[in-house]
Formats: sequence, structure tokens, C-alpha cells
Amino acid sequence: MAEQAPAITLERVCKSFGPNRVLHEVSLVLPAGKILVMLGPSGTGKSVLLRCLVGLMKPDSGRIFIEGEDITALDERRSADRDKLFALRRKFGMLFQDGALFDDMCVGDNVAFPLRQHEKMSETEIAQRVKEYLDAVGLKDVQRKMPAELSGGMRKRVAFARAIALQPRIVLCDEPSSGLDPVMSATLDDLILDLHRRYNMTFVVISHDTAEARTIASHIGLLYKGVLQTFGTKEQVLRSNGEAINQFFDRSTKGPIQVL
Ligand SMILES: Nc1ncnc2c1ncn2[C@@H]1O[C@H](COP(=O)(O)OP(=O)(O)OP(=O)(O)O)[C@@H](O)[C@H]1O
Repeated sequence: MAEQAPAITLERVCKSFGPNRVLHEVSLVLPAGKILVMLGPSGTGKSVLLRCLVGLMKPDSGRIFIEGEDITALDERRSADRDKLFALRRKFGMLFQDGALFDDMCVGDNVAFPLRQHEKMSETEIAQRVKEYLDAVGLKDVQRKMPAELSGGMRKRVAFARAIALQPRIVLCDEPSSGLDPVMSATLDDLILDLHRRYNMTFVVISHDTAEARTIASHIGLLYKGVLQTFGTKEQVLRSNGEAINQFFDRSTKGPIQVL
């Protein structure tokens, strides 16, 4: 049987904005079906990395392969590349930091939105899919509710249901637990693990939360000042005794990571 291509391969990815060097020679290989938690202090390039992954931003140099296909070789302005780029983008589901629900749409319409945009499905099929994914994120009888009627944790669940509605291969989560209390964060971690088991998707979770990394990660990366300080399986990284990763896990001000 042919070996499955890694979900994500980065080869010496660099990105700067003027003199601001945001990503510097970032390289990693994430096998399919894994959960990568990418840690790092604020402003260190994590969101830029996500945007490069989905082809919304082009690295200055280096290459990014999604399931073996080079997304950095594609240019949206070239019509020959456009379909390929959109097909690669379709492999991703995205959970934004604030959930990014449409406030003027009920929950059901929020989850149905990507299906109506991208799939040729009947309204009956859409309704079935919406119900399946709301069930999968543990929400019942909320379809007709408006986002403002829900708690922060419930809104995050709706956002998850919408992120997986198109059955993506890779789900990118930008700080899923930000703004949630510790218990709600833990519940969300359980949800990520449950969705991962159920649908066998690859997850890339951007986080500041080392507890989250310990709980859900199969792989951990630490990005600081645009340099991938460490990357490997959770066991490798936790055993590595690297200064930066120890500082992060020990919540210490002493070490190579300086925030001021
Ligand atoms: N479009 C852009 N133009 C110019 N600079 C940008 C742009 N996008 C990001 N940056 C800069 O890149 C750096 C990294 O930003 P990024 O949003 O990736 O940080 P982050 O690690 O996601 O931070 P946080 O954890 O606070 O969300 C910052 O200095 C930011 O100002």
C-alpha cells in the first residue's frame, strides 16, 4: 500500500514584513491524523503561519506541502492554479479565535453556511449534515437560536460544527480556549479529542496553554520570534529538556523567552 503523505510539510519557510522577521526557516513534518499544538508567546508568528498554511499569505521563501501538494507553488492570479488552490483550501476547516459566527444568522444557518456556499446539496441533506455536526459537538435543540443567546462555550461548539461541516482533512484552531474559563477549556479539549477520534482529521491548534498541549497533543511545537525552537512528538518534546520549552511549561520569566 502506498504510504500516506504527511498532512503538512514545511521546508525552511520564511516570512517578513519590512524589517519585521516573522517566520525564519520554519521546517516540520506533521503526519496525517495527528494533533499538533503550536505554542508560543503573543506576536510570535503563529497566526501568520496559519495564513501561510491555507495559502492566504505567501511565504517569502521556503515551501509548504499539504498532503504532498506544494501550495506555495500556486498563484491565485493564474487561472490554471486557481482550481488547485481552492481544492487545497477545501482540505482545511478553520476555527477562528473569536468563533466568527454570523450574529444575524441562527445556529443552524451558521453551520449550513459553508454547505450552501460550496456543496450542491438539497436542503434536506444540509439539514441532516447540520444535525449530525451539532450532535457531534454536543449541542441539541439550538438550531433556531441566535448566537447572542448562547454562552461563550456553546458559541465555540457551534463554530467547531461549522469548521468541520465540509468534512475537512485538516482543522486549524486559532486559540480555541481563549476567553473561556478553565473548566470550559477542558471541555473543549475533550471535544477536540472526540472529533479527532470520530473523524480522524489532523488538527493544528494554536495555543498559549501548556495544559492543553499536555492533554490533547500528539505533537508539540514552540514558536518564538519566528523560529521553531522545538518540534516533535509530545513525548520527545517533554523529554527534551530544552530551555525555551521548559520555561514555557514552568511558566517562568527566567529563560530565553523574553516578552518585554
Ligand atoms: N499583514 C501583516 N502586515 C504586517 N505585519 C503583520 C501582518 N500580519 C502579522 N504581522 C506581524 O507579524 C507578527 C506576528 O503576528 P501574529 O499575528 O502571527 O502573532 P501571533 O503569534 O499569532 O500572536 P497572538 O498569540 O497574540 O495572536 C506581529 O509583529 C504582527 O504585527
